[in-house]
Amino acid sequence: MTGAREVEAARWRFLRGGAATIGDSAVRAVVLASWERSRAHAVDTERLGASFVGHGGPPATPLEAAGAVLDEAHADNPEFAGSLLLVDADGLVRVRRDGDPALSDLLDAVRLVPGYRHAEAAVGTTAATLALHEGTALAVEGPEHFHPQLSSLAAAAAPVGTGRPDLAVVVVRHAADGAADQLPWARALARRVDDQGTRRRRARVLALHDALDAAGADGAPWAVATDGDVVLASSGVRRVAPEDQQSLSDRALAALVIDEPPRPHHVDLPSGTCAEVAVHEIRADGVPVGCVLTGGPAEHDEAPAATEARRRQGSHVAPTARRDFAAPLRDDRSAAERTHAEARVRANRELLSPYLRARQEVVANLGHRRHQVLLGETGVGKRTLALEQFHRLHPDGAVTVVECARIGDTPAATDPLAGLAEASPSRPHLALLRGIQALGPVAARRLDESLRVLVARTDPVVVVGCLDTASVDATRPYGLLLRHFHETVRVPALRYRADELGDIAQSVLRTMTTGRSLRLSHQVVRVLEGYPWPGNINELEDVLRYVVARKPVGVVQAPDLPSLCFTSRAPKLSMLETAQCDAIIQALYEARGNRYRAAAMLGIARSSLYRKIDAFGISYIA
Ligand SMILES: Nc1ncnc2c1ncn2[C@@H]1O[C@H](COP(=O)(O)OP(=O)(O)OP(=O)(O)O)[C@@H](O)[C@H]1O
Repeated sequence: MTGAREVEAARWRFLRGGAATIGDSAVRAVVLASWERSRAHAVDTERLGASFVGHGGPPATPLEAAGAVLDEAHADNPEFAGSLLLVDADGLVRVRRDGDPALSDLLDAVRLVPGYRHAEAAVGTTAATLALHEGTALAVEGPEHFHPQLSSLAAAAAPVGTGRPDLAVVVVRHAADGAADQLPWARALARRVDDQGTRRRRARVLALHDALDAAGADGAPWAVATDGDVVLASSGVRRVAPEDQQSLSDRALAALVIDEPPRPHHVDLPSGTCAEVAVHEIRADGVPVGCVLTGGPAEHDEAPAATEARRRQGSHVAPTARRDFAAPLRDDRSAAERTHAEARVRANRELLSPYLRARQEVVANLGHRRHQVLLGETGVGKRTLALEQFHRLHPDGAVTVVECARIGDTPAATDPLAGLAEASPSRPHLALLRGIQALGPVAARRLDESLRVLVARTDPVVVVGCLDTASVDATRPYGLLLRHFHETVRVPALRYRADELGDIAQSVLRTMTTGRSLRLSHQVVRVLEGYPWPGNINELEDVLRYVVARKPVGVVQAPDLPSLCFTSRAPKLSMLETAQCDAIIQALYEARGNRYRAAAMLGIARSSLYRKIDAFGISYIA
């Protein structure tokens, strides 16, 4: 190979004048092709463009298998003064194991750190991106790296698996030590990672089959086993109605994320069948790999006719006879009755989810370009709600977010809406004013001017102002702006969204633990539902950050929560919650305990009904 100095000189010539300025033999053709691609991507050679993007989704090869191979390699070769890495097809560093402290400092400095992306488009030529691009093992040494800051490294990379590999093993050393002689080792490690991955995948699928067989041997009419990727159903399940099969599979998949009680419990299937199911964990080599749902049709599909009592917190008395209130939902009724039933479903839905109602209002206002103020406690998700719904309505729309607290209150401060007021945009545009309560008098007057122009025009700009409930006082400077808004929508506090709390917490957790498996136990969701969340989602994020710092993977249990979550319980039911609770009891009663029909009558999802039944402590409906 050409000496390092010649390559370095060739790279500087290339950076100034392109491929035409260097001779054929100065650099290898694959490296030159990668330099060309890096140049086309306008890779910045002054600043290293590696950015932190989190830990990404799971690649096809299980990372725990790959990590174990690299640990073993270091343990078997204690004299090896280098680092071993796994880099995925996006250039994301997934795993790193170090053998030399000086080199690991260097790798930290150039951000070859798990969670950082070293794609060719960001940092130029590297061994990993080249090996994955070419589909073969390759080394990149010193100045062959396109980016000068990577010149002190030499790396040999080999793709894991064949076809379209999504992972590469990289052996990294100091540039002075070279890396070409490490290619056979990189290849051998890649083969071992691939073998381990295949072995673990096979073991997982075998464990699912074993669980299915065991359920059959125990006499369970239905069994569904899943690891999240593969769903296996027993012959009994394949004989039930397709929508019931789907519902059982969904339930098994959901149980991977939400704890289902292991004891048998009732579920209503879409066909109206009442079933009894239980969910158990599946382990392979002592590690949880999935779950199996077993069960069958419930012995008594209909609720026992003799039991008429219903109660909520001991206060409800049953009427003397059953009535078929669900009848208007059936097709053989008149159009007027159907309309009435639909109106009732709508009213129920609105009663049961103030958040859903707020969301519908926000969408309608955005759709009709009616400027609106979102009113709610700090951190309830006003900004997120407006942004999400605007992007759903207008995927190609543009957004200007104005942080009102940051606008200076001096005549010299710039008006963030001035540009929008001057130039009329051609595509939908959302102007989101966050925290309007923080505006000073001068800033409010300037925004008032821009808003006057914006709202008078017919172009597709829609304005949303976010106002903290605690600061509602129209005599403050923001009061001047209120005349520009057509609508006010109240975004309910998190404590009134108890039924969604588990989902919100799980979604926040997912963003915090990208790629890692961390979920909340059933019991933890119950504890979270019982806390009043005065700081709303912001506070929930703080609590989950605390949890993640102490428990990065696994299942979060109640003792992992901060004591604060246990100290203050949710207040007694509000009037709204009491009305919701009554509506549920009424619907369950009318549907004779069939939760599937009750959810349809209420116009909400069954999962939502289950959560509300738990959250309100509705203990028995017959
Ligand atoms: N549905 C949701 N699921 C998960 N996280 C959410 C959801 N809605 C909001 N969040 C998160 O909660 C936090 C607060 O949300 P957001 O900034 O939208 O609230 P806000 O009411 O506008 O806050 P503020 O009153 O401070 O202006 C953000 O980190 C956001 O990502």
